[in-house]
Amino acid sequence: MMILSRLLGCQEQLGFLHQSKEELTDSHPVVCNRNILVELEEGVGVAVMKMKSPPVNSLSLDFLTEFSISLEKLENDRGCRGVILTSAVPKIFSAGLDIKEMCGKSAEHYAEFWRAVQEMWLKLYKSNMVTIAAINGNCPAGGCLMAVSCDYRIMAENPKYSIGLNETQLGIVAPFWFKDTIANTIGHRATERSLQLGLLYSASDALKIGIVDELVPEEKVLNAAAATMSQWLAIPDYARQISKSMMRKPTLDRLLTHRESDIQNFVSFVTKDSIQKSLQTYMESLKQRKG
Ligand SMILES: CCCCC/C=C/C(=O)SCCNC(=O)CCNC(=O)[C@H](O)C(C)(C)COP(=O)(O)OP(=O)(O)OC[C@H]1O[C@@H](n2cnc3c(N)ncnc32)[C@H](O)[C@@H]1OP(=O)(O)O
Repeated sequence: MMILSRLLGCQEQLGFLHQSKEELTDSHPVVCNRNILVELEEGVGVAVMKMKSPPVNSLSLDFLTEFSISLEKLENDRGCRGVILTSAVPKIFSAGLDIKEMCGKSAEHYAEFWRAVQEMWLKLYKSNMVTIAAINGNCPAGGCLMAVSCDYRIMAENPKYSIGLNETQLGIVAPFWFKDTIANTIGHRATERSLQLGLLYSASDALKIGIVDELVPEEKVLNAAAATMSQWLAIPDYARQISKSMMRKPTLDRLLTHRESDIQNFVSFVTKDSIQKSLQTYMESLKQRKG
C-alpha cells in the first residue's frame, strides 16, 4: 500500500507516466528520485530505470550523479539481475549532455561535470547486470552513448525519432571512449562516417546500421524489452558476465588508464573561446527552432 501511494505520488508529480492503475497495484519497490524513477520487480529481478527530467532528460551534473548512484545500488542488490533503461518524458529518450553545464562555467566545474559523465559511462558499460535500452524517443549524442552502452537496444519505430553521435554538428568532438563504444557496436568504417558527419539516424536507418537491434511499435517498446530481458536472463549469470567483461574490458581499461588526462583534455577543449561560442550559438539555435 505504501509502495502504491509512493508511486501514485510520483505519478501526480510527473503527470505524464502512461501506467494503468492495474499495473500500479503490483507491489514493486519504487524509488522516486528527482530525475530517475527506479522500479524493481523483485520476483523477476529486473529493474526499470525511467529517466524523468523534463523537458529533454538532458544529462546535467545532478542527473548524472543520481544515475550513477541508482545504478550502483541496483548493481549491489543481489535481487536485481537486469535493468531496462527508458524514458518517462514523451518523445525523448535523452537529449544528451546538458549543454548548460558546458557553457560559461569555471574550469573546476567542467572537470567535475566530465568526471560525472565518465562515471556514468563506466558504471553502465561495465555493469554485471543485463542492460537493455528501451528507446522511446529522440536519442542524440550522450543519449546515444547511454543506449549503446547497454547490451541490447529496442527502439520505437517512429520516423520522427533519431539516434546518433551528432557532436561534430555542434562544432565539438566526441571523446575516444564515445568513439570506442560506438565502434564496438557498428564497426570502424561506419563509425568513421558517423562521427565525422555527426549523423543522426532515423529508427529504420539505425536498425540497418546496427546502432539498434530491434524496432517495435512505440507502445510495445517496454514489453519487447521485458521479453528480451527474460531471454538474456535464461543464460547463467556467471558465464554471461565473464563473456561481457571479456568483450568490454579493453575499452573500459583505456579510459581508466587515461581518466585524468581525458578530464584535462575536456577542460582545455571546452574552455576555448571558439568552443564556448559554438555551444552558445547551438543553444540559441535550439531556442529559435521553437519559435
Ligand atoms: C565538448 C566535448 C563534449 C563531447 C560530448 C558531447 C555530448 C553531448 O551529448 S552534447 C549535447 C548534444 N545534444 C543535442 O545536440 C540535442 C539537442 N536537442 C535537440 O536536438 C532537441 O532538443 C530534441 C530533439 C532532443 C528535442 O526537441 P524538442 O522536443 O523540440 O525540444 P526543444 O528543442 O524545444 O528543447 C526543449 C528545451 O530543452 C533545451 N535543450 C535541448 N537539448 C538540450 C541539451 N542537450 N542541453 C541543454 N538544454 C537542452 C532546449 O534549449 C529547450 O530549452 P528552452 O528553450 O529553455 O525551453
